[in-house]
Amino acid sequence: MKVELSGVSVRIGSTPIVADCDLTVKDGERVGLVGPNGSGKTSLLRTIYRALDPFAGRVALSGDDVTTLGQREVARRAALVAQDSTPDFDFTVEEIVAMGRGPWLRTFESATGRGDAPITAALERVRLADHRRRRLSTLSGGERQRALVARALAQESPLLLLDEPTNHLDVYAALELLELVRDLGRATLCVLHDLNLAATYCDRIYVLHRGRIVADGPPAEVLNPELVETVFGVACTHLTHPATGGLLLAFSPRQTAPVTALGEGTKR
Ligand SMILES: Nc1ncnc2c1ncn2[C@@H]1O[C@H](COP(=O)(O)OP(=O)(O)OP(=O)(O)O)[C@@H](O)[C@H]1O
Repeated sequence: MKVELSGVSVRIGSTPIVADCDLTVKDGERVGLVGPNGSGKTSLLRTIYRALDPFAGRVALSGDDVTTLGQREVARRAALVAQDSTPDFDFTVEEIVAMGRGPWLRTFESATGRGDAPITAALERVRLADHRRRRLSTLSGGERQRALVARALAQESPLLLLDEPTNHLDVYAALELLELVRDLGRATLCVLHDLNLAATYCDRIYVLHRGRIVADGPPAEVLNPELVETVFGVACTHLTHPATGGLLLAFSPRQTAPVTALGEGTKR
């Protein structure tokens, strides 16, 4: 098991954010985490890489309680592509990807000086080898996101955490990125807003609603019209994709907005 959350609750100050969540990602599994804005997806993800300590429950990374692991060891076991994770400084692609080697280096050791095989391999994997000396600011949104995935790959961790990796990407770049992630074959936990992308690219999906996991299983089962309506407040119809034969969700508006956050009142 690459990650196992048991009874995890998160509070920020005295505000409950997520409650009593159980979640696992096994070897080679691509798991989606979906839920409305503010339902607690990012907060739950943050407990896995120790950016946030649970108020209750346990997070195990490759079998060990994360609270017993130092930050470097956590980074050897889990790599993150965060939401809006473009750095403020305008590094080159190669420099960005080299940062992924940090958890494996001794103090003051240079990632590129030690031999850059993992960096080159990561760049080739995301097809950015020809762009390694380009500044991040000169890349397209899709290329930039692939560079950040390359940084996570250079980290050589068995678990990949992705927080809305297709944000700001056009449909081609979004599909390209998720296909790349699928081809990696690595244990992956991915927060996604697009339910059709989640249905296409995930083996299993967890649905977070008002801070609680309300469903878990194969996409077609979990994303049933009743659940989608309850959680997301839209009417949903299941269709069959005419080209792929896969599940296609069609949405239409509903009258009342759903409740999203744990402890929230009746309005979004
Ligand atoms: N540092 C913080 N201080 C106060 N409240 C916070 C903090 N971080 C998150 N929250 C609150 O916790 C709730 C869950 O936020 P979180 O970002 O985990 O949700 P999310 O499902 O990832 O949302 P989105 O889909 O919009 O990214 C929200 O109501 C948010 O305002």
